[in-house]
Amino acid sequence: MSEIKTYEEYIQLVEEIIEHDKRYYVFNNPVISDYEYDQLYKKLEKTEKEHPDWIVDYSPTQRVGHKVESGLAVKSHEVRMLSLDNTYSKSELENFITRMQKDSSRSFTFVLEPKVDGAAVSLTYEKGMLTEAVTRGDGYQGEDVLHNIKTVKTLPLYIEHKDKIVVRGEVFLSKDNFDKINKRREKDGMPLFANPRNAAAGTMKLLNPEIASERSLDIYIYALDVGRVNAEHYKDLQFLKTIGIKVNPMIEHVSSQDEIFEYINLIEKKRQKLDYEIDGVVIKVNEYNVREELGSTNKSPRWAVAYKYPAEHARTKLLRVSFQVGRTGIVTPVGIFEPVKVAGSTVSRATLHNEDEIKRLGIKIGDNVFIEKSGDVIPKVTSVIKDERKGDEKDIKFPDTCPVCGSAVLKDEVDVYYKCANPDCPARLKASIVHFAGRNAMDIKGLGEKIVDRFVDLGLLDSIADIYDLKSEDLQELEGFGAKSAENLIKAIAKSKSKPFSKVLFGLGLPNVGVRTAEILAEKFGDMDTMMKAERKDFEEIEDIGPVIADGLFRALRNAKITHLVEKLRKAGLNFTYRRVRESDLLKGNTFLITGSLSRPRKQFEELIKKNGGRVLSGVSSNLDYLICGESPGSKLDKAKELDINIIDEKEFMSMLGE
Ligand SMILES: NC(=O)c1ccc[n+]([C@@H]2O[C@H](COP(=O)([O-])OP(=O)(O)OC[C@H]3O[C@@H](n4cnc5c(N)ncnc54)[C@H](O)[C@@H]3O)[C@@H](O)[C@H]2O)c1
Ligand SMILES: [Zn+2]
Repeated sequence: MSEIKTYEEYIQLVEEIIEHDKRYYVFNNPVISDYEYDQLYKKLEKTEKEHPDWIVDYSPTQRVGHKVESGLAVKSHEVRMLSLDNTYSKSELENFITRMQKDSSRSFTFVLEPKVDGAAVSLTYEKGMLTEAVTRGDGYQGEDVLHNIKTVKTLPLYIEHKDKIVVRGEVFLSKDNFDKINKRREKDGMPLFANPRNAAAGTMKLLNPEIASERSLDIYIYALDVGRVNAEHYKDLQFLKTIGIKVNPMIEHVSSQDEIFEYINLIEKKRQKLDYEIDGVVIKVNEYNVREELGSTNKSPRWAVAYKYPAEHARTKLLRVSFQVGRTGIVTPVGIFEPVKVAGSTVSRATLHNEDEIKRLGIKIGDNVFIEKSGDVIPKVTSVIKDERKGDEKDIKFPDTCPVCGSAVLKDEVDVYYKCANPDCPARLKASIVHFAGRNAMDIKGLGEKIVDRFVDLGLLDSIADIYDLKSEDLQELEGFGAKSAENLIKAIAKSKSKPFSKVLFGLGLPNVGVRTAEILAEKFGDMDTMMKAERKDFEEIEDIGPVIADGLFRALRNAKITHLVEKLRKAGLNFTYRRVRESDLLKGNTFLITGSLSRPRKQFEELIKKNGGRVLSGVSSNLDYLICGESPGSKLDKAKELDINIIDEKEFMSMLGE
């Protein structure tokens, strides 16, 4: 899209950006790069400046983030959580700083902070206890993610500071962890996270804290919003450190523009060596009274700005294309390039997605191309250097036959995909067994890709259910398989039988059913039989499941292959019923007491507390951490109020358990 000339074009741009916002903030699955997004956004800002009378109140410039839609409990922010103005240009940054200086009546200093690429969260400590963790959401209200935040090992659940404080920080994943998560997702045939930020945001919003715990989220706190102890931001950060809260060690306090630019250059050099991803530097006014004077817009403070580092490009050559067959039989073209260094790592492979993408790029084998990689984002081909062609470049042709089983490859007209026509293609079987045994599903240690390959080729596994018929004696006869490793594998397989229904459901590999959807489905239907008997509309009613996904699920559950598989797995003793009660350490170290009537007998809640590591006290005392308050509470409530004990309702309590 070029220059915006009409109101219609303006509205179109607004809607385009809203669509990207939704993909980014709600589904954590953007389709364009941040750079491309920021260019569209700048165009919108420019248009609105030229035509202020056009501005609609739902324009992305008028609000932060996106409305909360995840199914987690919603909580309000005491201090609004804003976004940041950003720029990729040093001269624009200079202008921004000059404007701040002009608009304030006092002189001021700057705090410089790495812009860690993760997701923002607001944390509340009361009487030293971590009591709330809420995502940014739309700035006014966010999602309650305390259950996952409690898995962050570097975050104290308790501090030696009894006044209430609200701090804000960035939850992130290390580069290593991000890579691991995506490698696993690739193996499981799940869509990859585009960047560490989307992965961190997605992880924070999971219902089940076990997965978050496995992914090892980390956090840096960068603001003290309530309960300030100094008149300056930098001093407050130092204070937070003294009470055990993790603040980024690279944050600096400076007073001149030169120092700002030095810092930007310095951090750019350090960037690749850091074990987490950053996408820029945040420049903030240090003195709170100057911040107040400068104020903020609907969307971002006027006293802070982010300078963003541009994505890195590199030139390379497409050597050949290999075709991979996944769990659903879809044949995916993967470009093999001359190895090239970009954004700190060597790139030699990048997915070309599908035929449409190949057409869009006009790419041929032998072409010189530019690939883009911004930090840990999956590399992608951005353009083809067509005027360097010599004439011997070759068109990319999808194979007529499956590279694995030799069956015909057919084009699916609806989905622009090529698929191996053989429903029993060993590539599909192998990929689905690997998925089933994967970490997020049945987590069978020792049943990885290599072993599955071998077992399928040897005829030991003909279907997922055959896993449960494997015998130690059969395995011991295999080359390189000692008695010990055979025993271990058999044990791991037996152990997997106790995995909850949602994991089994995810393992089945139903179309579009990721970890999260599996949890939602398990909870909603309660057991497999009810789900298999459900109507199309029952699926459509579920939030996050559109009519297309609903239809796919409905049909898959009537597929004889799936019903047979479920029968066999049921015989093997797998779980096909949802159990609400989970056992965990989530409440460890916390004490509770109940007053008033709750939705279920008090006994059940007391059991829940104990099962999850908490303790039930016999009366209100200063040792009490939480009073769970139901309908028509007794005198305990008054006493708890007197002692300033945390009073929560049933819903808040359940959300502590990740429900
Ligand atoms: N690719 C897409 O489709 C798409 C869609 C929407 C948004 N986006 C990206 O997201 C951006 C907008 O997101 P945003 O509103 O979160 O803004 P932002 O990411 O540009 O800046 C604000 C955020 O920076 C983070 N941050 C990290 N370190 C910080 C620090 N030291 N101090 C303060 N904040 C710090 C916080 O999470 C804060 O919420 C866009 O500019 C674009 O790059 C991309
Ligand atoms: Zn095949």
